[in-house]
Amino acid sequence: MSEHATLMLVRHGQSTWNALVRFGGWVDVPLTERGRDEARRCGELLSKARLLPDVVHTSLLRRAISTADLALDAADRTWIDVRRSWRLNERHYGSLQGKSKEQIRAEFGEDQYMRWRRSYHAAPPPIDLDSEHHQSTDPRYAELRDGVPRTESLEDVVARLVPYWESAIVPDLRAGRTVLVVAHGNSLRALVKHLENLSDSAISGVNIPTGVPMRYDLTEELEPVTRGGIYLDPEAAEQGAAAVAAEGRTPTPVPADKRGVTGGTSMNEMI
Ligand SMILES: O=C(O)[C@@H](CO)OP(=O)(O)O
Repeated sequence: MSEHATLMLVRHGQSTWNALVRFGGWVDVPLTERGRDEARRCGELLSKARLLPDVVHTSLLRRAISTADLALDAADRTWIDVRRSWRLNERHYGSLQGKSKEQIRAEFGEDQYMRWRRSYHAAPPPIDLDSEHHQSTDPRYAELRDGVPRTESLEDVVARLVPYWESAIVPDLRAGRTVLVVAHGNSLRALVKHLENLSDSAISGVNIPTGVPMRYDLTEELEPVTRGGIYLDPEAAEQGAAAVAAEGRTPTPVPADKRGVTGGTSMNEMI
C-alpha cells in the first residue's frame, strides 16, 4: 500500500430533476445530456490526473450508475470491479420527492425549506404509499422488506451508509486500491461528515457539485490528509456548489420543449 490510501468521490452528473430543480431522493431519474457530458469529463479528469480507480462503488440509482459507466469509459477503466448498494443512495426525501424546490420554498417559507434540505436531524413528512414516487414495492430493494425508507434525515443516511463504508469501502482502501465512489449530494455529504468528523451544524454548509471528482488522500487511520478534500476542477466545483446552495431561490428553468408555452430558460442552459 502506498503511503496514503486514495479515495475519489463523485456526485452523479446533472439529472433531469436537477435540471427542473425538483427533489429527487430515491426516484430513479436519468441524466440529462449535460449530465452525460459532466460524467465523461469526470473520467477525463481522472485520467489526466493519473487517478485511475481499481474499484468503483455506486448506489442503485441510474444517475449514479450511468455517471460511473461514462466516466470509466472515458478513463479506459470499464473493466474494473463494481460494487453497488442502496446504502449509497440519495437521501429519501419523503413526501417532497418529485416536488419543485421553488414551490416548496414558496409554500413553507425559507426556514422550513432549509430545515428539510440541510438540517442534520430533520426529515420531511413520510411519503404516502399512494404516491407514484414511493419505492416500497421496487424489486431492487426487496432485501429491505418492510424497511424501505419513506423519508430520511441526513442523520439516518449516516446511520445506513457507515456500515457500508466500514464493510465494503474500507477493505478496498486497506488493500491499497484506488477507490471511486459515485453517489449523490446527500449520501456524499453523509460520507464527508463521517470522514471529516464534522459537527451537525458544519455539514449544513457543505454542498456537493454534480460531476466533479474530489480526491481524498487518507492516513493510516483513514483520516483526510487535506480537510475538505481536493476537487480536480476547483473552479467548476465552486460554481456547481454555489448553484446547489441557491436551488429553489431562483425561478425554476423551463424545459426547451415547453418554452413556447411559458417562456424561460432551457434545461441545458441552466446553472
Ligand atoms: O433532490 C435531491 O435529492 C437532492 C440532491 O439533488 O437535493 P438537495 O440538494 O436539495 O438536498
